[in-house]
Parts: sequence; C-alpha cells; structure tokens
Amino acid sequence: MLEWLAIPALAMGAAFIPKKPVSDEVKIQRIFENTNTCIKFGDSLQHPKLRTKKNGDGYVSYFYSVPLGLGESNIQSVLPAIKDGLNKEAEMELDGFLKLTVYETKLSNWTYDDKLIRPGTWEVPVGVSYQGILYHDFDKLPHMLMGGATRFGKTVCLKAIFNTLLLNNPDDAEFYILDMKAGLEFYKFSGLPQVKVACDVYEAAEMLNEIVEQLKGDEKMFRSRGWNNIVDTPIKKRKFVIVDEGAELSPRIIGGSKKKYAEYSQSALSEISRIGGGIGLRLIYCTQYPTKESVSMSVKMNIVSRISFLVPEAIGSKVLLDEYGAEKLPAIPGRAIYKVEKKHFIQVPYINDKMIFQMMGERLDENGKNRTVVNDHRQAGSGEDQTPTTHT
Ligand SMILES: Nc1ncnc2c1ncn2[C@@H]1O[C@H](COP(=O)(O)OP(=O)(O)OP(=O)(O)O)[C@@H](O)[C@H]1O
Repeated sequence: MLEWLAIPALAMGAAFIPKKPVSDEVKIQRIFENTNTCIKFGDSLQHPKLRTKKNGDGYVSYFYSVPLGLGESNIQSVLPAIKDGLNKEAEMELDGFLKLTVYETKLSNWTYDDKLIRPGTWEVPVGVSYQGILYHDFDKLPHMLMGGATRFGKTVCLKAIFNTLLLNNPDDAEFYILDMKAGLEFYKFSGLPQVKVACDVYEAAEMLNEIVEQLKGDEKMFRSRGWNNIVDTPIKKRKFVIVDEGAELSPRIIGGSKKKYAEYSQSALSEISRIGGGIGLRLIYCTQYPTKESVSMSVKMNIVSRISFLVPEAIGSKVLLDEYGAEKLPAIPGRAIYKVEKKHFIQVPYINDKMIFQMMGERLDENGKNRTVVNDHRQAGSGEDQTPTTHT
C-alpha cells in the first residue's frame, strides 16, 4: 500500500524540481529541427551543424556549417523563429558558413541630439545597432538608396541625414532636394542658402539639368588638373541630391505630359550616380515602392550603401538590399536594415522639424551660415553679461 502511495508522491516531487535552463545553443538546434531547416539526404535529415561559438561583449556568435542545397532564403526565413524562441535579437550572415549572432540587448527608440554632429566630416549617424551608433561616411561611399513601406521612418531618416550634413559643414554642403511629395517635407528649408527644393517633375527636371550642366563643367576642370576624386583635392564643397519619392520620377510609372520629364530625370540621375561621386555629387535616392520600375537598374548598380525599412513583400527587400530580410523587420517606426557589404539592424534616431529648426537656429546665423560659440572668459561681477556670445 505504502509503495503505491509513494509513486504519485515521487511524481509530484519531480514536478517541483527546477528544470535546468535550456541553453540558446540547444534552443537554436531545436528551432532548426522544428522548422524543417534541413535537407533530406537518403533516409536522414541534415540540419545546420554548430562548429564553434565565440563570446563577445554583449553577444555570442555561433558558426554553423550548412548542408549543400539548403538555400539562403530557407536559412533567412528561420531568423524570426530564432528571435522569438530565444526572446533575443539576432542577426545572420551566410558566407560559406552560417554566422548567427545573438545579442543580450534589444534595440530601442532614441532621439537625435547635436552631439551626433561631427564638424568638418561627411559622416552621419544612420542609427544605433547592437554594437553602438553606426555612422555612414558620404566621402567614402557617396550615394545611398533608401526605401520601405509608408510611415516607417524614411522621411525622419532623411531629415536626420540632412540636418547632420548641413550642421557638419554649413559652408560647404549644398542640397538639391527633389521633394516629389509636393514639397511638403522639405520646402520649408528652402529659405536656407544651402538648399534648393523642386516640388514636381517639371521643377525636378529643370534642377537636374542645372546639376548635370555643373557636372560637365566640373568634369572638364578635373580633367584639366589631372584630378579623379574630389576627396584628394583641396575642394571642400559637396553637393547632395536628395530624391524623395523616386517613383514619381519613373517614366515606367508616370504617364502623360510628365513622362518625358521623368525620362530626362532618370537619365540625369543615372549620370549623377555613375560619374558624379568622383567630382563631389552625392545621391540619396528614396522610395516607398521598391520595385524595378521605381529604382532603375543604372541608379541601383552605382549605389553600394542601402537602408531598408519594413517592406510589404520580400521582393522589395531584394530590390533594396539584394537579399531577403527587410520584409521580416518588426513593424516599429525607425527600425531598419543598413547594408554596406553586410547587413546591420538599426534603430534610426528620431528627429522632427522643430528640433531641426532649433538646432539650426543655435548653430547657423541669420544668413544660414556657420557661427561659433565663443566664451570670452570675462570675470564674474564685471558688470557685463556672462552668457557666451556668438560671433559670425
Ligand atoms: N526613428 C524613429 N523613431 C521613432 N519614431 C519614428 C522614427 N521614424 C519615424 N517615426 C514615427 O513614424 C512616423 C512616420 O515616419 P516618416 O514620416 O518618416 O515615414 P515615411 O516612411 O517617410 O512615410 P511616407 O512614406 O508616408 O512619407 C513619424 O511621424 C514618427 O511618429
């Protein structure tokens, strides 16, 4: 009788023994198995196999060998399940081996502030990644392609880039902004001497014509001096051509009388992306419709750096990043993938017009140019105003 009672008691006791936590390594392997991330070889199933792992500061990287025939899209598609299963952020890279990096921290919203400005450089903070703030250097990689579904942060990102570039180099940055959303986002900055804004396809074609004319003149000047890249010359000026929304300049999308202006605009943009970089033109091309119609091949081929926000379909990720992944981003405004060679998950800093006007008001004089804050070190009590004065 006692023996009979002892069995349920033992079973109950076992239920209270704390379970050994399952390691991330084991969980990942189970996720591969449960999601059928494998190939069938004879009677057996072959999954990615862990070869080694490396502990870093705040992350662990796992390196897997991948069975031949298991495609990139199959591997990439398991990433959301891994993130959910571990309840952690993770990134994947496939380059012969599968490198899966699991982070201890999560990305969260943050706000732009003027400590991000790096005077005299062409570096802009594109966002915070798991490893810290990532800067994009427009003197190293002159052009940028950006896209993603509406309301996920393209304009905020463009404005953070614009604000940084202008405040980094108020005397040397020039902006030609093709704000195809009727000028609603950028026309308000057209009062600045560094900024010109086109608000429709007709104005865009005219502006691009002006830029291409300057480009031809600059090409001649560079040739005559034996220069091939502006970064190796004493010229400090850089001209930024910002296109928002690229689809509005696509002759394959818009028709009627606008079509020939769009055709001209596309060929000008192609020229700028092809040969403008060396002579100081930088193209930032943005679209909410990442299709082959809105992002012409000739523009795309010349742009190495990409930013993609959430896209509704995997094909959009292919257009923007040349690989899948952006369709699986969480639906969080400002969350994006920044890609130069490899992908980085980022959270773009939040900025709005009020903050931009305030920062510009503090750092630019009434002519929109640079001003420096000078503390003249006068002694307290001298009867003079002690606040630092500003001088142009
Ligand atoms: N980096 C960010 N951090 C926090 N919130 C953001 C961020 N970026 C965007 N948002 C929020 O999302 C809203 C939409 O952003 P934004 O206007 O940049 O989207 P969009 O992609 O340009 O949209 P559309 O294509 O319709 O112009 C913003 O008003 C803001 O509330």
